[in-house]
Amino acid sequence: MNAHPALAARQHPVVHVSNLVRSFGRGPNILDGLDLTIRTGEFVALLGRSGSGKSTLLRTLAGLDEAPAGTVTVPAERAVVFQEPRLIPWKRVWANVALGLRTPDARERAIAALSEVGLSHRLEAWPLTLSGGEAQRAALARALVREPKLLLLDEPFAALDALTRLKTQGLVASLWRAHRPAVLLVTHDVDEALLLADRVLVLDQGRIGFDLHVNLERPRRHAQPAFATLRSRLLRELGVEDESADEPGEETITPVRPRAPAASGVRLDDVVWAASADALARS
Ligand SMILES: Nc1ncnc2c1ncn2[C@@H]1O[C@H](COP(=O)(O)OP(=O)(O)OP(=O)(O)O)[C@@H](O)[C@H]1O
Repeated sequence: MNAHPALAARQHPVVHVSNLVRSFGRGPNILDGLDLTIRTGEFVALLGRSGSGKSTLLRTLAGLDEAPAGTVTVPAERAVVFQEPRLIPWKRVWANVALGLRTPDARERAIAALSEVGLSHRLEAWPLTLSGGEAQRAALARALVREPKLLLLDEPFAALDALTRLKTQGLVASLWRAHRPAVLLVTHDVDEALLLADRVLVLDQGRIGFDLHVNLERPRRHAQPAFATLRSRLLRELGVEDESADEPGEETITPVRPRAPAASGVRLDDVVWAASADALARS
């Protein structure tokens, strides 16, 4: 008997990178024989020390950077959201989202995407009149409208204030649940990675040095002991002491192996909102 089509689709690799090597000029290899597979619909977070090559990898997958050596297979339908929204200031918000769409219904598609991110009331606004959070939601709409199979997020929450960051994380989680692109999220935030992703990778010395399947119950909360254990484990991988945590118990650490994403019933936006409640209660 064949596997359920949805399950089979999710097991299919949407990104396949083999032996990727990247250096700049005569400098050392930033990416040095990197291998990576991301499956359809999988939400993957990428951590690593500053300068470890996270953005270089993301830019390579986005097609914004050449890959001098190695094999990179990515879908044509991919979109990137950066830390800053990168909206064109002389085009209205809807026109920014519709930019590059070649179909006659481009405006309608842009309006629908803006509605999904809660910006129906700002369609005709100029980008410079948007708040930081609104502008980043417009950037998400611009990515979403392309119906990407791969969504590349390069620290998309980093420039937002704490509360807007939590809300925007919740939005990304619900968009992911609704559209199911594969996601690669570059972040410095271990908690964000553990709240959102089903796999957390650590980039180290040009390769994926650590690959953690996050098998925490949902909704996830910072206060969960297992959450703290995984946080400590990741911080150790990153070479950072976690002074807030007790010594982790090895029994709750997941074996590090690539695998398919969690079942489709998972409500990641609930996860993030639970986290928001945690964070607000602590603030
Ligand atoms: N265009 C470039 N020319 C020269 N060096 C570059 C270029 N782009 C990146 N680098 C270098 O490659 C290394 C990796 O940079 P990258 O931005 O990928 O790291 P990162 O892990 O994303 O860092 P951060 O977390 O600080 O954003 C750094 O040493 C950086 O200076």
